[in-house]
Amino acid sequence: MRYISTRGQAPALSFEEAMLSGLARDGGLYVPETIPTMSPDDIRALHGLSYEETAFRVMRPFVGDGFTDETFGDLISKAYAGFGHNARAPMVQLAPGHFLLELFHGPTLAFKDFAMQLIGQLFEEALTRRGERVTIVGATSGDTGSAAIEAFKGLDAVDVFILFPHGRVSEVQRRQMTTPTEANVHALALDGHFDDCQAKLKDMFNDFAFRDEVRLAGVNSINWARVLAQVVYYFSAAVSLGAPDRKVSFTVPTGNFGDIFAGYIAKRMGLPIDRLVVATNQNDILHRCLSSGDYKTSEVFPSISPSMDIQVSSNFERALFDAYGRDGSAVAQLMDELKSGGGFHVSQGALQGLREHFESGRASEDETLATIRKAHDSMGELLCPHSAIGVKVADEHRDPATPMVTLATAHPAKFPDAVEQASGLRPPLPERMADLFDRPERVTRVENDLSALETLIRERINK
Ligand SMILES: Cc1ncc(COP(=O)(O)O)c(C=O)c1O
Ligand SMILES: N[C@@H](CCOP(=O)(O)O)C(=O)O
Repeated sequence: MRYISTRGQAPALSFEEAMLSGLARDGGLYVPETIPTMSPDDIRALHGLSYEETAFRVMRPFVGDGFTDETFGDLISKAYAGFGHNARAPMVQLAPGHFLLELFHGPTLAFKDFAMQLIGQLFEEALTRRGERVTIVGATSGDTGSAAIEAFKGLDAVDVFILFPHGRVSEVQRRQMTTPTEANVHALALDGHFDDCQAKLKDMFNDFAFRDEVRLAGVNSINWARVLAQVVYYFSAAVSLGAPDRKVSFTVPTGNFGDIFAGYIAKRMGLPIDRLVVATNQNDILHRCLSSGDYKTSEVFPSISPSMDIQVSSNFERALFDAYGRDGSAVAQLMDELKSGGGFHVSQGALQGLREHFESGRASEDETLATIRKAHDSMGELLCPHSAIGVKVADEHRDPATPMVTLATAHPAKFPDAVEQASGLRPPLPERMADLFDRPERVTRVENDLSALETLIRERINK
């Protein structure tokens, strides 16, 4: 299995090389050259398997021979051993035909743990075997950063630097990033918003001298391995609802488009997915684009669902690549227009291609709060604000003939203020992190300046 860049100019890489590189050297994102498929019988055979066994069968064809079957299976087992629920991704029924897929039972209480716990294991195995070390830099609106720090803290072959927008993450998210004591993790609070953090990260990847000097690696969903690990729970959920003999739809709270793109890959692999619904908050560039064809960035408005306060949605590039017939030069041109003019227009043919797979909707702040309140009062379910956006949009897109699964992307206790405002209840943190607010914090304030950031990273890794 080879991986090619969405901009068509970077060399094709193996799974392991693509995982360790993050962003392609032409600025694009790696995608598989071909998508392996699973037949209805292959999917039927997933019935009754554990999450780990399902993960092995779904991901194995993408991984190539860098990892043996035995090693890959062991790493999957280790990755999910620390989850707080035996099913790993359990489902609860919200209403007839509407299910909530709980993706928040991992160590940092958000769906990011599904991929991050696994790639922590994959990185460690690959780097030890190669005798290499890397510098991971990540950009976060709160959850990727905490999951990355949890997965990579204390590893010998890795330094991890996480850029988060100062004052724009929840207190639980911030403390999850700033309280670990391991010397190889560095929480950096940047003056700006998430898109600024992500732009600086991409600038570092495009500064080849710096990239090669520090051996830069990325664990945002620009890294294909992140997307791959997230494909698995679409299979586990759909199979438990009757796939391949029954179609299933999914609604996904969306920001950087990584999670829903994983659903699209599951569909391309043969999982009978009817609708994939993008649910956004008031930062609704994706909903506007799927409605009108215009991808136009605007101001990022802070919301009660801060993890989705995103305007430049990285993985949308992967969807555009397919919608433009895998024409890397067309994608490169759109991305140039985005950089120079703040937006682009999707051609009619490509928009039609996108709409064949994706529908969309948005929830305002008031609608999000009302949904949290309603889910609590009528169903006894406490939702985080991101998941509430999914539930609200799913309700508008449901078709009674097809089960709808809404992805619950974070635990309500990560966003207690919004949940309390809506429901009157302040959700407690799980016992294992009950002392989070007593631990000392360690964080560095940084300017939104590439050269200052690169200097800081160089100094820290050379200490
Ligand atoms: C809790 C939560 N929900 C939803 C999202 C959006 O996911 P994606 O960026 O993959 O679209 C994020 C951030 O990525 C998140 O942290
Ligand atoms: N919501 C994310 C933003 C980064 O997304 P990623 O999936 O590309 O890592 C976060 O919580 O950091």
